[in-house]
Amino acid sequence: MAAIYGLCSSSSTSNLIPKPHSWIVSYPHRIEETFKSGFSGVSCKNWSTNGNNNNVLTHSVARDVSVSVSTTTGDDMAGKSKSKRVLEMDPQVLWERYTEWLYQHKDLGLYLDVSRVGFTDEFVQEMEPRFMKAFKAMEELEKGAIANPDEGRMVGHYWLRNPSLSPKASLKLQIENSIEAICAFADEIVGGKIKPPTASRFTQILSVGIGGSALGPQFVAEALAPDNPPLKIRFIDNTDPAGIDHQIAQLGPELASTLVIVVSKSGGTPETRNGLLEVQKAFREAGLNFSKQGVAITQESSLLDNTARIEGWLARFPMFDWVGGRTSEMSAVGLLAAALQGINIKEMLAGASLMDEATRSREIKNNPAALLALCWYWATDGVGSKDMVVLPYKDSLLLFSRYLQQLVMESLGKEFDLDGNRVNQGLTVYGNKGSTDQHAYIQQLRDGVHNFFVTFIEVLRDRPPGHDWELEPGVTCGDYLFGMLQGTRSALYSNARESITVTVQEVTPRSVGALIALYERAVGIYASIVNINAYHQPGVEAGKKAAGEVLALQKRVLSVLNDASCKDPVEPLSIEEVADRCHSPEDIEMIYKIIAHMAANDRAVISEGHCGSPRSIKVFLGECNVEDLYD
Ligand SMILES: O=P(O)(O)OC[C@H]1O[C@H](O)[C@H](O)[C@@H](O)[C@@H]1O
Repeated sequence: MAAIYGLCSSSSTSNLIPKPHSWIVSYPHRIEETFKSGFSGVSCKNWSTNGNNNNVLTHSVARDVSVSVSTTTGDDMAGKSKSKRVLEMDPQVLWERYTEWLYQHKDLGLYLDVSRVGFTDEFVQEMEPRFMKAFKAMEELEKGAIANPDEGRMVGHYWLRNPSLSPKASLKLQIENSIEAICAFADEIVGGKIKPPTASRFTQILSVGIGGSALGPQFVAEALAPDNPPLKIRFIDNTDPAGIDHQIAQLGPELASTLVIVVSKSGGTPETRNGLLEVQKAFREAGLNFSKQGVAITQESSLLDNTARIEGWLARFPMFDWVGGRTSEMSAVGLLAAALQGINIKEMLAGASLMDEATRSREIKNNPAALLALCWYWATDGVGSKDMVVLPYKDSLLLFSRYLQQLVMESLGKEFDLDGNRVNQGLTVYGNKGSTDQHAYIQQLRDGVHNFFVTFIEVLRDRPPGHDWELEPGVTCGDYLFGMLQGTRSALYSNARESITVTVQEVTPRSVGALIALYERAVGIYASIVNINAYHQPGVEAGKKAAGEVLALQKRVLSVLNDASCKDPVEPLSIEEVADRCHSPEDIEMIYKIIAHMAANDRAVISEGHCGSPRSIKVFLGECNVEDLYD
């Protein structure tokens, strides 16, 4: 059912003023400033008719807000009867709000500050039933319910750090065995007991995988690997030949001491398969025996698992059916690479487990994941109307936003809800790090289009004890970083840009484990609140299918060109002729692109015309295969 929400215009009267709340509107003049500079385009929903409270506010609001037309259903509007974007500016009231809402996890030394998100008490109350439902769904998920109904799967990443929660003893055993096997294997590799055939010990890891089979290990390596790890790690996470060549070239002679870890839950992802084939070729060319240096992490009996078994690879580790790629960091996917780099994986698991306990609380205020979900819903109207900019002020957390991008966007970006309604849900995530980004795009965040909220990640410990010094009286380098974060938070808020701040003491295996667990749970809770399946990714298949069709068409193009190129004399063809002979006139644009790509790679010869003028081209193959290999 389409609904049109409250109209706010300058001619409207005070019956459109938002309902006052206890902490709102202390300094009308400052609020007015805020509205002038920061609120154009804000949608007004369910404005209360209980007005007449603040004329200054009325006029400012009326000047800048716009009409919002929405097609959300009545149910979708639950929890949205809020006087939005009226942010408190009085420092004393803000301090009270800060202390009232500050979440602290004592054991983890983790804080969550949601005071700079403007949700109201009324909004929290309205959302309460949805959260209760979400908490219940989460309990059932942890008990082994089929929480991913489309794929008929359980969702068990929480069991990985507390195996005793597993719904079956056999699963508990599988998890425990796999952690034990990872630790034992890593010890033997690092200790030099397991050696490569032609080097004294393994010195490098080349991790081949994509998506959830790469992003967690990449984030954790960047965050936690020591300066001189026992094994250094590199990644091949694409089917870009130049990127693959670069990684292999960088390894140089150390290929002989490289442990290649191929990671793929399904065991059939094309990019990962291609990476493997390319690496195996490099091994052959270097006269090395790949199977003595190869490790597979995949589901039992997948194509990759069977290949590794048949070829007798060095080791195989399981990926479980009930762990999704984007929540697999605490499985062998993340743990093996981490252990080999000398990262304390038991601490990572302990941090995640502590956070899991905290995020089981049924009290929103006392549950950091629920607080995040609450803020996301508030900030984005529960429909992803604003982006989440993630800004860790710490270089080692650079890849956190990229990691979260998959976790959040692949989980929440869904066309349909669990009842089959088209909802086109999502929450866009981007960001790099502060203060670096202050010199790039924060100008727009402060002054430009208001389509985001920020999550700051603050790390209190600047550098290890005993290394600090004052680069000017009373001020360290880390004080500048701290000042930049606080300054940006204040500057954004003064222009009505909302932000969340997550604070940890240090970047340690424990805090990184906790951060991962915090966001995994927040995504799960949020998905429940907006009634979507967070654990499948049906949309990803469309691109894969289309890519397969392009490659099939390319084979037909090659076959047609081959026939013409085997003639004597060679018969160059126009794009139209190729399309006709492929019986695919409707694919002419793609055929042109295929030919241009082949010509750029010396696999087709343009004999006439040029690629900038597609109709002018005549093309043939440089070599003719008498036996047509392309059909
Ligand atoms: O681990 P794999 O089976 O190779 O999958 C790798 C990635 O590819 C897919 O397309 C999915 O969208 C991701 O969720 C997954 O992490």
